[in-house]
Amino acid sequence: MTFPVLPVISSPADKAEIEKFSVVGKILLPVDSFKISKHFINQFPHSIDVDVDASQSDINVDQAVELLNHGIKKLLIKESQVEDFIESAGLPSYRFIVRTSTSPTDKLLATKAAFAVDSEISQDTYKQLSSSGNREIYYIGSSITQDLANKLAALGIVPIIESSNLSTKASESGKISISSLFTSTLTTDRPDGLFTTLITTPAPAYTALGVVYSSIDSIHAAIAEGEGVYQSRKRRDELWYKGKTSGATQKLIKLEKDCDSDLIKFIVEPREGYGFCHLDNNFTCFHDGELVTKDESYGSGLAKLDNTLVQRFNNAPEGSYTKRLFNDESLLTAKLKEELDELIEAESKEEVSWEAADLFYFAMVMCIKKGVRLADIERNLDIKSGKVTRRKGDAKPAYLKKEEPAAPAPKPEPINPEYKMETIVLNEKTDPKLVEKALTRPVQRTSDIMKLVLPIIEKVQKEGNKALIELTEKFDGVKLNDPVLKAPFPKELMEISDDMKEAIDISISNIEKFHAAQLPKEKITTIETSPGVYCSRFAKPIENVGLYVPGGTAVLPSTAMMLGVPAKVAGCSNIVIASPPARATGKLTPEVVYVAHKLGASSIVMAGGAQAVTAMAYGTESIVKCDKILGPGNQFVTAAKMYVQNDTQALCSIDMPAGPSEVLVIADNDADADFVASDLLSQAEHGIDSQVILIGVNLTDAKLKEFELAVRKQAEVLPRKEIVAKCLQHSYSLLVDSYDEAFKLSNSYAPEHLILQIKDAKSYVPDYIQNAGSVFVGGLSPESCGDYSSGTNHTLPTYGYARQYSGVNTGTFQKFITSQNVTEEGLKSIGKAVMTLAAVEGLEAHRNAVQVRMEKLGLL
Ligand SMILES: NC(=O)c1ccc[n+]([C@@H]2O[C@H](COP(=O)([O-])OP(=O)(O)OC[C@H]3O[C@@H](n4cnc5c(N)ncnc54)[C@H](O)[C@@H]3O)[C@@H](O)[C@H]2O)c1
Ligand SMILES: N[C@H](CO)Cc1c[nH]c[nH+]1
Ligand SMILES: [Zn+2]
Repeated sequence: MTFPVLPVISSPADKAEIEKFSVVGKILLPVDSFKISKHFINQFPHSIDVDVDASQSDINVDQAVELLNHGIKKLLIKESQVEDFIESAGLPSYRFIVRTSTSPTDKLLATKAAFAVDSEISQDTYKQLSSSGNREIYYIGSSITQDLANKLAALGIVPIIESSNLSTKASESGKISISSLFTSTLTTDRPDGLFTTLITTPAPAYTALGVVYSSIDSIHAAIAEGEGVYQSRKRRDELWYKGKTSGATQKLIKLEKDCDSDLIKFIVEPREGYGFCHLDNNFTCFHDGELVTKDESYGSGLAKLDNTLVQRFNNAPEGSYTKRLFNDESLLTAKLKEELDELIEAESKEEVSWEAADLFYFAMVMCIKKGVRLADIERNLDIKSGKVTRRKGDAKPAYLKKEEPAAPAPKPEPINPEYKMETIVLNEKTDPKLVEKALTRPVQRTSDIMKLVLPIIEKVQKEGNKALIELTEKFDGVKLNDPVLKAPFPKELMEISDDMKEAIDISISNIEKFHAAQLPKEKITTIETSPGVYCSRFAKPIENVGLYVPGGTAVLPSTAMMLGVPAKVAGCSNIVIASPPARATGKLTPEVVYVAHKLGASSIVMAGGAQAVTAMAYGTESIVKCDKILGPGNQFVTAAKMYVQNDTQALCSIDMPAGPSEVLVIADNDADADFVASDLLSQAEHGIDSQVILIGVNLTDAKLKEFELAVRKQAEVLPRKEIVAKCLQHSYSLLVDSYDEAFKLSNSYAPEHLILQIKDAKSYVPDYIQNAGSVFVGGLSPESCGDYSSGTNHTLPTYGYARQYSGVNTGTFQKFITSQNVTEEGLKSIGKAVMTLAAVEGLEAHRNAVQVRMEKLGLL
C-alpha cells in the first residue's frame, strides 16, 4: 500500500535527496526543469516510482505519451487537460493524477484517475472522491503542518510535500517527519501493541528473510538511520539494531504496509556475507534445517541464473565454459545467434522451452559481461509494459455511424513516427556516459563485419570474375554474363538528358578548378639544406587507381565525379571504376557511365560491396590490379578496404575509411530552423546507419521546438522517410551554453561534415576547428552543395577518422618522391655528421661510403 507521503524533488540530479526518500518508494518531479529521455528512469534506484507534475505547464498529448512511455508512472495534470489526454486521445486514466477543485464532475469520477485536491477538503468530499473507485487521493495544498499531514494520512489521503520540508527524523523543527506520517497510519490488534514485520530482499528475488516485530520507536529509528531496526520483544526498552555487533547490518531500501495497515514489509539489502537467521548464520529463516547461503536463497530461475553468472564472472574457475564465454566475445556472439535460430525453428512445447532457456542463458552471459543485472532488465521490461498509445484522432466508437465501412486494418506502427532526435542538456550534472553514448556512431563491430567479408574476399581471390557474377546475383539481384565493361563504353549505356549533362559539366568544372589548384606550383621543389646539399621533392601520379562508386540504397554518380576528377587532375594513367548494377534494370546507372566516359576510365566493374573492392585490389582475369582503392561505401566496402590495405599480398593502399555519412550542425538562436532541419535530413536520408548531431548553443526552448518541428515537417514528406526515421532514432541534439563548448564537442566527435549556422560563422574558421572532414560556413551553405557542385570533395573520413585523415584531394592520387644532390661543398658540410652517426649505429659500410669520397677529394 502507498506510503502516506509523496515527496516533491526539485531536481532529478539530486541523487542524495532521492536516496533519502527512497524508503517512500515514490517521488514527484516537476516537468519543466529537465528533459526526460529514453533512459531517464534508469538513473533512479529501482525501488522508486517516478511521477511527474505537468499540472503547471501546457504539455500536449504527444508529450504526455512520451513521458509515460519513458517510464513515468503517473502524470499530475490539470483538470482542463483531461479532455485532451483521457477522453480524446484515449490514454489510460489510471496513469493520471488530476489536480482538481473540491467537486470533480461525474464524468471525471467515472475514470480511474487519481485526484490531487488543492485545497483542504471536507470528509464528505473525500468520501465522494474515494467511494467511486479504489483510487488514490492526494493533497496538494500549501503550508501543510505535521498535524494536518497526519490527519490526512490517517484518512488515506497522501499529502504531496516538497522534499525540503520533509525530514527522515522522528521530529525536526519546522519539518514534517515522514516516519511520524507512516506510523500515524498504522494500527495493531496485538496486545503488545507491536506490528508484525516481514523482511525481504529487493528485486529481482524478493527473498523472504524472516518475520520480526516493529514498534513506533523502531520504525522511527529505521527510517532515520536507513537501516533494519526492529523491536526486541523480550526487552521492550531496547531497539534491535540489526547487525550492530555482528556486522550483519541491513540497508533499508523501502517500507510498505499491508491493506489494513497492521503488517509492515521491510525491503532491505543485507550486508554481504551475513545471514539473517540466528541458526547457523542461515541467509533466511525459511530453510528446512539445511544451510541456505545467500547464493542458494535465489531459489530457481532467472534470479538464480543472474546471481550464479555474477559469481562466475568475478571468480570463474579457469577452463570453465562460462569463463570461456566471458572471455571470447566471438564465441558468445555466435552462440547467441545459434540459439536464436534454434528457438525460431523449435516447434513442440518441450523444444521451445528448452531452446528459450538456452537463449536466456547466453543473453544473460552477455548482459552480465556488460555490467547489466536482471533487475536492470526487469526495470526496462516494466517501462516497456507501461507504454501507452494514443487514440489516432478517430471518433470514439459510440459516435461512428453504423453503416460506415469498417476501417482498414491499421498499418504497423512506423519506427520513430515523430522523427525525434533525443535531446541532452549539457551542464555540470550531466552524466558524461550519456554524452559519450550520444556521440557513438551506430556501427557494427569490425570483427563481426569481417566475419561476413572474409569469405567474400577469399572467393573473389580464388574465382575471379566467376565469383563476381555469383555475388552480384546474390547481393544485388542481377545476373550478369560479364562483370566488366571496357572503354569505349556503348552510347546506349550513357544516354542522359541535356539538363543532366549540364549539371554534370558545371560540377566537374568546379571540382576540377578546386583540385587543380591543389597541384604543386612547380614540377620539382628544391631547397639547399646546408651549403652544397640540395634536397628536392616532386609528385608522381599513382598509376592504377580503383574508384568505388556506391550503389546500394542510392546510386551516386556524384561520387564518380568526386573520385574521377582528382584522379584525372593528378594524371593517373589507368582509372577503373566499380559500381553495382541497379536491381531494377540490371544495368549500370547511365550517369555513372557518362562520367566514367568523360574522365577517361578504362573499365567499369559491375559489382558492389567487398567483392568489387577485392577484384580491384587483387585483379582478376579481366580487371587490372589497382595500386590504390578509393571511395566511400557501406560497412562491407569499408571493411574490405581495411583488409586489403593490410595484406602485403595485395600491395594496395586506400584513401581512408569513408563509411556511412554523418553531419554535425552547430546552431544558435540566429539559425533558420528550416535550414538546420534540411541539413540534418540530407545526411539522415543516406542510410539507417548514418548519424546526425545537432549542437544547440544557448537555444531557447522555443527555438529547440522550432528545430524539432521543422525536422518533423520536412521528414514527413521525404520519399526516404523510413530511412530518416531510423537514422534519427540514434541521432541526438546536445544543448550547450557556449560556442567554446560546442566546438569542443564537435572536435571530439570529428564529424565528416561540420555545418556552422551561428552568428558570425566565418569568424570561427579555421581557429576553432581541429577535426572535421569538410566545413560548411553560414546558413546559405547547404551540405548538398558540397556533395555535388561547389568544387570541394565529398569523399570524406567518417567514424571520427577526421582526427587523422583528410578527405579525398589531389594529393590522394599522388605519391611524393624526394631526391638529393650532394656536391663537394655538401660533403664538407655534412660528411662528418654522417660518419659519426653511422659509427654509433655500428654500420661501417654506411660510414665508409662517405669516407672513401671525402678521402679521394682530400677532405679528410
Ligand atoms: N563518407 C563518404 O564520403 C560517403 C560518400 C558517399 C556515400 N557514403 C556512404 O556510402 C554508403 C553507401 O552504402 P550503400 O549500402 O547504399 O551502397 P554500397 O555500394 O556501399 O553497398 C552496396 C553493396 O553492399 C553489398 N552488400 C549488401 N548487403 C550485403 C550483405 N549482407 N553481405 C555482403 N555484402 C552486402 C552488395 O554487394 C551491394 O552491392 C552510405 O552509407 C553512404 O552514407 C559515404
Ligand atoms: N553526403 C555524401 C558523403 O557523406 C555524399 C553524397 C553523394 N550524393 C549525395 N551525397
Ligand atoms: Zn549526401
